[in-house]
Amino acid sequence: MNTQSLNATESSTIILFGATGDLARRKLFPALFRLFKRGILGEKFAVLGVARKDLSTSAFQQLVLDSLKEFGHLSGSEQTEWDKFAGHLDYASADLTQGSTYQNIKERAEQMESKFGLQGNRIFYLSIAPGLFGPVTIHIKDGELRSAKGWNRLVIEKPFGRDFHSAQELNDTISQVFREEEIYRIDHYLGKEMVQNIEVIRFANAFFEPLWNNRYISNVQITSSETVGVEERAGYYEKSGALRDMVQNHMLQMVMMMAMEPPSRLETEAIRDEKVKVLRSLRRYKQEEVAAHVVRGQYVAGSIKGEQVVGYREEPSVSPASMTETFVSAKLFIDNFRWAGVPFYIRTGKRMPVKATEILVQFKSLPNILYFNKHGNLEPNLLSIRIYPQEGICFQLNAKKPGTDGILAPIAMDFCQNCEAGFNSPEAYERLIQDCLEGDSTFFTRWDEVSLAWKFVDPISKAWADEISELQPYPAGTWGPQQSNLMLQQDDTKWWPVHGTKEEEANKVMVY
Ligand SMILES: NC(=O)C1=CN([C@@H]2O[C@H](COP(=O)(O)OP(=O)(O)OC[C@H]3O[C@@H](n4cnc5c(N)ncnc54)[C@H](OP(=O)(O)O)[C@@H]3O)[C@@H](O)[C@H]2O)C=CC1
Ligand SMILES: O=C1O[C@H](COP(=O)(O)O)[C@@H](O)[C@H](O)[C@H]1O
Repeated sequence: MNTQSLNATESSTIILFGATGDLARRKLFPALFRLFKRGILGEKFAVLGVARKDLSTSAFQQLVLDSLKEFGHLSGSEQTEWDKFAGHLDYASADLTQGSTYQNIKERAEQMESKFGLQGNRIFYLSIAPGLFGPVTIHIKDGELRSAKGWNRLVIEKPFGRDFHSAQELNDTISQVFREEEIYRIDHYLGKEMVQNIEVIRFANAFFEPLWNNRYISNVQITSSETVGVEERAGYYEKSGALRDMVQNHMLQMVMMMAMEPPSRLETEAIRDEKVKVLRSLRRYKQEEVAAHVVRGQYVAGSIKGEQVVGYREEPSVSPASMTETFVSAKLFIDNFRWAGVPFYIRTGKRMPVKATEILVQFKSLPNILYFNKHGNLEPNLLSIRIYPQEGICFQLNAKKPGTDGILAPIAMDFCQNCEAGFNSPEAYERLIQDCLEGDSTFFTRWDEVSLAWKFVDPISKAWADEISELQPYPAGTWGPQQSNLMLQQDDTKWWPVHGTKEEEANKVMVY
């Protein structure tokens, strides 16, 4: 949350399109219930679920209750809270491709507004297939669902297009109905506690900001790894792949947060302006440059935590000749004054050894003159920003190994904020829905961010479609193809181990 926009939550009606879907059940209902328990939703709100399934209000309430139980957000002692929350839920069955259905949605929303004495503020949350984003928005206009009495906000899920042109088309469509400041494009990574903390770590600490540039930083490494495979999402993933699914949005958002200049004020547009400038300076690769800077991989059979798993091409609904990448690593350059010459390495993939998201900053080493470790080197200082599963920061320094003469050992200053029992930071969706209720769009993506991100990604996907660079296999349970490691070795560095992995253990032994 932007600290200068602590607006109170106003009463509102959330019209949730796609209310019987996976995202609604796994993330959105738990987030809404937690906001209710925390008093953020207050007493004056209504949630109108919309989907095709023919459900009564009570059957819909049961669906929400089941999802809270299934995803572990309801304990026995919360029955009273649930009963109160359930009273605010209603459901309208509708085929959203049919314009005639919107009159019913409108009437149901009005009924709830009158029942709860709401002011007519409306959030239209599109948790539906991306192909429906545009048509449904136009129906919202034609069906006069926009409130004339209060504010209107459109929350739109990812993916926002599949390339620059389709994203622009979608944006042109939704802009016929909602102004840019009414549009909340979700990138759930921006709702993560430690992603939001990057700004604070950087701009509220005197010992980081002066060093945060190409004079002192050697490189930045951003990893987002998953152990899961494609699961039941092959239909979507086959058309998307890791580049569109993770790089165009989440990975580039983390790059922006790490690289942006300090905003003039902690205000939404000032922050977004600085993020956009990073994308403007992000070097775009020509097709022939892609192979040298971007590695694409696809998992083959292997083992995850001792369990054998099949390769991507053997997964249900995946083509046996699929060329979809399940792993991407890349070397990015931000050609501006602060970052010239500093590589930002990113990597993301499915079926990797651990589920983790972490950003590591490797500082330049001091002259190797006075002090060495037992291998004759001076270890670089490292700063890790741990986003998942631990939330915290860790700083690696060199210190004298106790009891030895002049031998150095790295020591770690480790702060973990979610290691304390009972600490429970809000989940990304909870935080983002709260921000939307409060009218704070700082941690949502503005159109120019989305469009520039596609402009970076499009030549890469084009090069891959033209098979200019190879798709490299990697066994499930590994850190991706060898080419990913070679890319860093050529630059005299390596992927530093992610926290909690066996590589980290091994690294410690080696260092000492
Ligand atoms: N699931 C996830 O983890 C994530 C999803 N997203 C995005 O969120 C959105 C929703 O995803 P997800 O929940 O997984 O998708 P699902 O396929 O599980 O759900 C789609 C929802 O849309 C409804 N729907 C489909 N067609 C119509 C129609 N013609 N009229 C009315 N309702 C319709 C379905 O209801 P019914 O079947 O009853 O018609 C269902 O409620 C997508 O844009 C996805 O990319 C983003 C990040 C993660
Ligand atoms: O947006 C997406 O993100 C998830 C990973 O999110 P995380 O919060 O669990 O790190 C990824 O699994 C999915 O493919 C992608 O669509």
